Amino acid sequence: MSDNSYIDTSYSSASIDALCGDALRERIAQAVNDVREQTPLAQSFTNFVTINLVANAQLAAGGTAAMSFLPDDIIDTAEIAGSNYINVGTLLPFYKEALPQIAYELHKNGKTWVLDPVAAGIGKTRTAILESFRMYPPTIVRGNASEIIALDAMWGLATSDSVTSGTRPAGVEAVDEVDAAIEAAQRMARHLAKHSPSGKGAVAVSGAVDLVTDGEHTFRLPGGSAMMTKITGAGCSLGGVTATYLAVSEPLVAAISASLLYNRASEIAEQESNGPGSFQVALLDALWNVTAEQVAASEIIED
Ligand SMILES: Nc1ncnc2c1ncn2[C@@H]1O[C@H](COP(=O)(O)OP(=O)(O)O)[C@@H](O)[C@H]1O
Ligand SMILES: Cc1ncsc1CCOP(=O)(O)O
Ligand SMILES: [Mg+2]
Repeated sequence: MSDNSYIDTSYSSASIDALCGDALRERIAQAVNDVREQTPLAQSFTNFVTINLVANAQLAAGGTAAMSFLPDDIIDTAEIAGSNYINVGTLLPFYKEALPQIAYELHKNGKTWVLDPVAAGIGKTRTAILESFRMYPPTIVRGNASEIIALDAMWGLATSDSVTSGTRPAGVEAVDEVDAAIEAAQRMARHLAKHSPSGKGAVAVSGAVDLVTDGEHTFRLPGGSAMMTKITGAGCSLGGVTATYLAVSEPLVAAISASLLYNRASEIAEQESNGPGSFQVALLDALWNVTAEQVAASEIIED
């Protein structure tokens, strides 16, 4: 870790264009501290496998959680939530109508939300739901490389000579490297920004070295722990915590801050655990204990 003397907790209103080096690190530290001080609510419509880890991770990061699957309940809760999270990991038949309606209402009401396009490319129902988000898109998409490549193709964002091809539909695990998804992620971030009420969006691609982009700036975030692939819900809970950060900061800063928090916390968890069970418990403890200075001092490589 480098020295932390750059940390200035006063709010910086600098735009991302003016952000580099220490200015970005200040915003990251600010986001980590703001979540802990403001305990923002990020509401989730998420899968049944990992719902408990998502809520616990949001609490451990300093936010609060509320899970719901009913459109009118979600639209009402969005009025008191700082941001929202939709994860399409496990689908039920009614989701095909409910999720497009929720995305439309969030868009109409100017609400921010994070999408985790789990298993994008698998199944007609999931494809129909994800395609419906093209016109009313999230503020941030967070997924593994294969999911970002599949969603980019589904939304038809590439020109004919710039198509990114994935290896095959990937289930919930990635079968592509993060680097294979760079152009898809950049295109997608520009699409999100174009449709976002604030004109800002971001895409986070997770893997051994995470990548975050707003379509103009692209950052690689190394580190973390390979043990993250040995528990279910590392990606889903990162999506939930990204929504928690989105409640207090702009999309690019939120996506970078959440990914860095996860990388630092998972490194600590690996040291303190003895296998997947204790790793998951240690990860929650580390999300709680890692300092804003540790997160902000992380290695950040701008492309
Ligand atoms: N090989 C790895 N080394 C370090 N961290 C990893 C590795 N694979 C995944 N991660 C981390 O695990 C978390 C979830 O990412 P990932 O496994 O790509 O998502 P998903 O579970 O959605 O496929 C992220 O914080 C990511 O940085
Ligand atoms: C195993 C599984 N099946 C449907 S959703 C899901 C959880 C995926 O979690 P993550 O993408 O965070 O590993
Ligand atoms: Mg996932």
